[in-house]
Amino acid sequence: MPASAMDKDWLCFHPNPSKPGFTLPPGAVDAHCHVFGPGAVFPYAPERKYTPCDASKEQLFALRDLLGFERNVIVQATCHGSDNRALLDALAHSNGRARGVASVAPDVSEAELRRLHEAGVRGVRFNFLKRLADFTPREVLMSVAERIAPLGWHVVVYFEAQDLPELWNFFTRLPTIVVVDHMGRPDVTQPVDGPQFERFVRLMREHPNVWSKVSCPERVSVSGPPTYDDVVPFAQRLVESFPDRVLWGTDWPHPNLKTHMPDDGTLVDMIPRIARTVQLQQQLLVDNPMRLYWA
Ligand SMILES: O=C(O)/C=C(\CC(=O)C(=O)O)C(=O)O
Repeated sequence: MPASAMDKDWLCFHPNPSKPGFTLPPGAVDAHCHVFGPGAVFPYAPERKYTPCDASKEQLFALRDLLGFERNVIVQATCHGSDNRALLDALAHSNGRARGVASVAPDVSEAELRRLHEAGVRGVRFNFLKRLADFTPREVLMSVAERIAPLGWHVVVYFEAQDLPELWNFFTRLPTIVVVDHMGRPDVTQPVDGPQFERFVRLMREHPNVWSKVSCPERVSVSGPPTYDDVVPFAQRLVESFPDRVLWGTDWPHPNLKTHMPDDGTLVDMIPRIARTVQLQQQLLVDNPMRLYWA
């Protein structure tokens, strides 16, 4: 198989997303998106679990402008492993309008961390989904976290709700801000005040350094597009309980979706349903991401 032949069942991002009806506040940040390749320039990692369609920085920046965002936070995806070249290239061409969350090898040098910082990286991502990443011992991850803490960086964690009990002690020992991807992937067929989501809310309540992205209705929903109604109460609860610790992102180009590909304009139109006041929208889209990534 050629290095960058995309998976046979891969769904590519929406070719023609709609312009949202909701007008984003000035300075809004898409705080979770990716770039993929292009594979011919930035080859995918040999250890990857999937091969996506290419999704370039130019396409990401065009989407940013169409939707009305001013800035992006580009998150390293597992298909590039700890080779951050595609991410750094996107940051370098963003005119200061993008920051990054990288993946780093456990033995990353101080000089490399410094270089990443200067390029606009402000965090590292630890991925706990078995379908996406091989197991790394917790003490190895902890030592990475201890090394990035003095830079003022944070740790982004991606896991599924059923794994939180086992990860709890690790997460609560991390010495940085901890940003959880996609609300900790709740099972939205369970009640929003049921034990599973209650555990996640308790994590945030008891640990003021834990933040959450209220992102990815298209991945979490069972009721499905275009309105993803079943996800709304979960996102609403986090936004209203922790208004200064939530972030929102498109998750473009939506890797590994199997049932459908969302229209990114429709995703933006969900924002006023989950952040129901102008003040909450300002915090979610502007104040919180600016404090975390551009301070
Ligand atoms: O884009 C996301 O946030 C979610 C992903 C991909 C991912 O995290 C990765 O490849 O690193 C997923 O659930 O497959």
